[in-house]
Parts: sequence; C-alpha cells; structure tokens
Amino acid sequence: FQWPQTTHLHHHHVSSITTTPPSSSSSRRFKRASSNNNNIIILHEHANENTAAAAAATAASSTVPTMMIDTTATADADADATTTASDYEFNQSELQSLQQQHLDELSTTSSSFSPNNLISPYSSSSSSAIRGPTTALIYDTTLRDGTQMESISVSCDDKLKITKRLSSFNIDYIEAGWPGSNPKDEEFFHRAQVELDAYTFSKLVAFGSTRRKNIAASDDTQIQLLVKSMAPTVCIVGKAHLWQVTDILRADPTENLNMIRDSVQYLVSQNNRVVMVDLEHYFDGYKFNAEYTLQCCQAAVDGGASVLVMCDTNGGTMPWEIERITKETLVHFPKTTFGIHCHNDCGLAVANSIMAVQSGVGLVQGTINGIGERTGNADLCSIVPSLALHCGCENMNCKDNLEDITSLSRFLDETLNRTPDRSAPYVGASAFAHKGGLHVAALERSADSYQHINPAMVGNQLRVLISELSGRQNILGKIKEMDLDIGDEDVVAERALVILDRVKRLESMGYTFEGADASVDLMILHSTQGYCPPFQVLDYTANVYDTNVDSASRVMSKMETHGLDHHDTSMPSSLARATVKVRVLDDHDHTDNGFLDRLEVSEGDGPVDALANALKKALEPSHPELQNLRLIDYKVRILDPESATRAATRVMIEFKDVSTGRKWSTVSVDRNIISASLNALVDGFEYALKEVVAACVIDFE
Ligand SMILES: CC(=O)SCCNC(=O)CCNC(=O)[C@H](O)C(C)(C)COP(=O)(O)OP(=O)(O)OC[C@H]1O[C@@H](n2cnc3c(N)ncnc32)[C@H](O)[C@@H]1OP(=O)(O)O
Ligand SMILES: CC(C)C(=O)C(=O)O
Repeated sequence: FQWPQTTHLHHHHVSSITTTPPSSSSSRRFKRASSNNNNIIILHEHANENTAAAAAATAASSTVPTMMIDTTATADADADATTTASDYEFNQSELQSLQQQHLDELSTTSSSFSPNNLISPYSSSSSSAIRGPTTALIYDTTLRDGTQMESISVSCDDKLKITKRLSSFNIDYIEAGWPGSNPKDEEFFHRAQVELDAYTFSKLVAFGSTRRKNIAASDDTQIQLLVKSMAPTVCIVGKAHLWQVTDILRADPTENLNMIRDSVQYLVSQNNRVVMVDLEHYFDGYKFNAEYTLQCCQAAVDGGASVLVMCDTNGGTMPWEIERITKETLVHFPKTTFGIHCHNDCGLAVANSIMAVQSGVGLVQGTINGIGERTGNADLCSIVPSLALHCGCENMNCKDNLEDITSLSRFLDETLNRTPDRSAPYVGASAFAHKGGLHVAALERSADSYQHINPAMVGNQLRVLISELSGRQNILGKIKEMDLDIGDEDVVAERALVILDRVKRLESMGYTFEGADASVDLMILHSTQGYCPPFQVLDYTANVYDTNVDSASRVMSKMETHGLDHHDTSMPSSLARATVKVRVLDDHDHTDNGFLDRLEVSEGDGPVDALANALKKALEPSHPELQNLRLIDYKVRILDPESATRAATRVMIEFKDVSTGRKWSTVSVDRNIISASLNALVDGFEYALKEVVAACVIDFE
C-alpha cells in the first residue's frame, strides 16, 4: 500500500501534520526544535539544518502545539504491500515525554484548562466546544452497548418503554440500537417516529459503523439504514488504532481515514444530521501511535462530526492515562466537543469517565446499572450523582432529577428481569445500610458521620441493620423508626439492651436478622407494653401421604410414561395435609376477650405449603386483608451439615402485600424443618396484621 507522503489536515488549530512513509527499520528517533510560534517541532534525529529550517517555517504559520515532522529519506515511499503497523513504530516514550513537556509548559503559561475558560454548552454558538468539568451532556447506551451483555435481550416494546423512562429523567442522548444489525432495531426506529413523539426531551441516536472499505458511503447498506432510521442523531464507530486498522480491519490506513471522513460527510449531508463518531480503541491506539489516532480525529472533524468520542474499548486504560491522553488530544481540537466511552474490565469505568470530564470532555457515554459488553460499561447511576454531588458539574440537564435515579435503576432491572445489585453505589439497597454498632452510634450524632451524601438526594434511604454486630444504638434507632410508645427513656434503653442481648444470642444459634426485618420489628413489638399478637397458634399437625416412594430413575420413567415434564402440575407428587388451630382476634366476636378459636385443614404440594394454606384459611375470615398476602420466597439453609438429618435448619420467608407492594421477611431456626417453617410463617402473618393490634387489649402472656 502507499503511505501518503504528506497529509494536510485543515481544521481549526491543526494546520498541518506531515508524515512520511514507514521505513523498514522498526524504530525511529526524534529530536526537539521549536519555531518562532512557540510550537514544538519534533524532528527525526537525522534531520539536517535545511530540513529543520523548512519545518520551522511551516510550523511558524501553524498553531498546532506539537508537530511531528519526520524528514527521513523518502526512498521507501513505495513501501511494499505487506507493510504492517509494526513497521511504523515510533519511539513512543520519547515522543510522549516531549509532548508531556510541552503540555507542562502550556499549563504554566496558559489557563486553557481552567474551568473559567471553558466554553458553555448552553451558549448559542454552534461552533463552541462543550467542555467539562462544570458541564456534561449525558449519553445513554443501555439499549445498544448495554444489550451486548451476556444474558440481556430487550424486546422492541421494552425498548420503547425504557426510552420514555430515560427521557423523563432528562438524559440528553439515548442510543437505542443499531438499525443495520437486526430487524428489531429497525422496527424500533420506525415505531419511535410515531410512538415517541411526546417524549421529546432526549435526542434519539441510531448507531452504526463507518462504511465498509473500498466502497462509497452512499452504497453502503449499513449507512443507508442509518439514514432510513430517521434518527436525528447518528453515532458511527470508526477505528482509531493503527494496528487495528492494518491487522484487524485489514485496511489501508489512508482508506480508514477516508472511511471515517466520507461516512460522516455523507450522513451530515442527509437532512443535516448530527453525527457523532465513536473512536474505537482510542486510548490503546494513542499509546501505539498517537499521530495516527489524531489523524482519525481530524478525519472525523473534516467530515463534519459534532462530537468525537474517545473509547476505552478494551477497558485496560488507567485513570492517569485517560487524563494525559484526553488533555493532549483536546489541545489539538479546541473547538471540538469530545466524549468518553469506558468499559469496566479493570473496574475503572466510572473513575475513568469522571477523570475524562475533569480533563475537559463534555459528553459521557454509559449505561444504567453499568450493563454492557463483558464486565459492563460505565455506570451512569454512579457517574451522574458523582458529577453532580462531588465534582461541581453544574450544567447537567438531568441534575434536577437526581432524586429519581434510584427508581430509574430499579425500573431498568425490573424491565430486564434482573435482580438489583444491592451494593450498587448510590442506588443499591445497601448503599446507605449501616450494620456496625459504632457507625450507627455515630450516625445518631450526625447523619454525615458515615455517609458521603444524604441518601434522599438520590431517592435512596438510610437503613439500620440489626445483627450480632449491632450496638444498642442500632436497636434504639429501630425503635425510633417504628415510632412506638415503649415508655420513658430509661425504659426504652433497658428494653433495647434486652433485645440486643436476644439478637446476639439468637444469631449465635444460627438466626440472621439483617435479612429478616419483620422478625426484628416483632421482637421489638413483643417487648412493648400492652402489645398482644393478633393470633396465636394453639397446635398444628402436618402429614405427608405418599404411595409413590421411588428412586429418581423410576420417577423419570413414570414421567415419560405419562408424557409429563417437571413444569407439569399434574406430575405425580405426594399429598401433604395440615391442620392448624388458632385463637384469633375477631371484631365480630362478642365473648369477653374478643378472641375466638378456629380449626382448619388444608392440603398442599408439601407439608409447608399445606401449613401456609391452613394458617391463611384459619385467619382470613377474621382478617380478610390477608387475601392480599403472598409468599414470594422460601429459603432453607442447613447450618450444620455434619449433623446430617439432625441438622439445624434456618428458614427465611419473604412475603408481599400485593395491594400495596410492601415486602417483608422473617427468619426462624430449628432442627425440625417443619417447626422452623411454621415459626417463620407465623411471624410473617403476624407482621401483616401488626396494625390490627392497636385495638387489642388482652395480653396472652
Ligand atoms: C466496540 C463495539 O461495541 S462496536 C459494536 C459491536 N456491536 C455489534 O457488533 C453488534 C451488532 N453487529 C451485527 O449485527 C453484525 O456484526 C453486523 C450486522 C454489524 C455485521 O455483520 P456481518 O456483515 O455478518 O459482518 P461481521 O459481523 O462478521 O463483521 C465484520 C466485518 O465488519 C468490518 N468492520 C468492523 N469494524 C468496522 C468499521 N468500524 N467500519 C467498517 N467496517 C468495519 C470488518 O472488517 C468485517 O468486514 P470484512 O469481513 O469485509 O473485513
Ligand atoms: C462502539 C464503541 C462506542 C464501543 O462500544 C467501544 O469502543 O467500546
């Protein structure tokens, strides 16, 4: 292939970057000179005085801060077609140290990185660059890069639903899919024109790639589908790493520059679309060959791109490299808005994105809950609050909706059928959950002592967990939260100590209370004067009748004979029957104490199911609100497996009131799994009726 002898790049500050053909010798050395325009010129070490003077003259008319003018002989200009990126290896460390030196000089003589000098995105001038750190546009790619995560797939209907939700949060750009990839994404952009009309805050973005090599942009099917999508903004991925171009794309480096420039130019020409370019492998590419990577930027700018997005595609860039490369890049393109797109392969995607904004980037790409290819993309649920609350990023359109971010995060998980990550920063259920006694005691004195922000700012809440690591303040906090009238301060303090002691002893027996909020509340209620439970189980039985005692293989052959699978409810199973006798508080009872006894029998798929059914049947006539009660999770853990069939069992049950959506959990431990289950069931039913007890005057105890 023919490496261009000279490439002239015409845009803003970059007036000329001169390159020469790669020589077959692998490494080159450079020396530094300077022109009368204060630019730094990097010359090949064999440059003679004439070439240096000529270079200085070129540089004098240029405002490019650093120019590489390589004056080696051009004898090998007709380099053979097998030349690859490795033949084009500059002495990178030397080049980088010269560039760094120049940047250091710049920062002492100019205030170009001072926030006061940054151009506001809210300015009406379209030629202004948007610059962090006080300003950031937020670009969501949940529906494109997010769906590249293993096990995630979103229907077209859900894509529309999620887009509306993101728009109500005031996300600036929503990249909703790749129309050239599949019919679903094509359908999305078709339906979006009609169905998303009312949701105009966000700009919808269609994603694609630069044209294929060696064809015209107008002939490229992918590009045509982007045009057809009618999306007002399109974002195309282009390669910005010389080695990726030569060895992976297997394209001529110049052709790659043309692919970027032509594709942008063509898309801009179609209804004056806003075109952004995702520069793939930007940071790795810059480290490999900065000059070529900057040429890719220039090609995008020449084509008319509005935003150039620097991508840490492989996720291996360190924060200080993000800072250096971003600052160096921005020096060359003072009038261009840059964006950042980070992956989380080193767990640094959020830090790297924030570092890029601190270094001047004005647009951040990320996803809700950090979903995305491999280990995910940068999590907007961390980036947005961090920028707003810790980085002084005042100009961010979604900033006023921060209180909605926890709900947005849960909405996405719910829609994608994912279990929310409890320990997610800002939005996770545990983000402001305090367990250690010392912390809870300190929080009592000041909410700021162990929290970086007020959880309400992001729509989350402080939670105090009760466990064996609690101190008395954990219990006092719970009592306060329950707003109970237990007595004067001394009585409350004394009760708290008793409860704390019980918690610690029960946890040493295998209970765990931090996931069983209802059992803790009941423990506190039970120590309240005048409290009486709304019912009491007087006795119960649970029986299993089974005439199908079979080995696994015979069970299987029976199922095959009957043509059943394990989802089939008619699969042969044992029959379980339970009786429950309760004494229950009943408004209609006119006996002296307001309680009546009821005995019920029920069947179920197993003994615990039968018991739950019988208990509900016995209580419902007196408390019809229990119709809304559902058991939504039942967990069993064997605590001492070495005790085999005598092992102690911990049962945890989660309940839900379907009329209010409220959920609660209970716990019990016993060597008899049926007893443990019944106790956890009783706690759960009692908790459901806890409001009823206010009317009760009799204490069973
Ligand atoms: C870093 C990122 O996340 S980029 C986004 C990645 N996301 C996806 O790939 C999801 C959607 N992708 C798809 O649906 C499909 O891969 C398609 C429709 C885009 C392409 O499918 P196919 O035509 O079957 O090609 P395939 O998937 O094998 O892609 C490789 C081709 O794309 C070319 N290509 C890769 N990147 C680019 C680019 N930036 N510009 C132009 N062409 C490119 C490759 O050179 C190769 O073409 P070649 O075989 O002629 O050399
Ligand atoms: C296409 C770009 C944005 C990308 O996903 C990446 O480089 O990681």
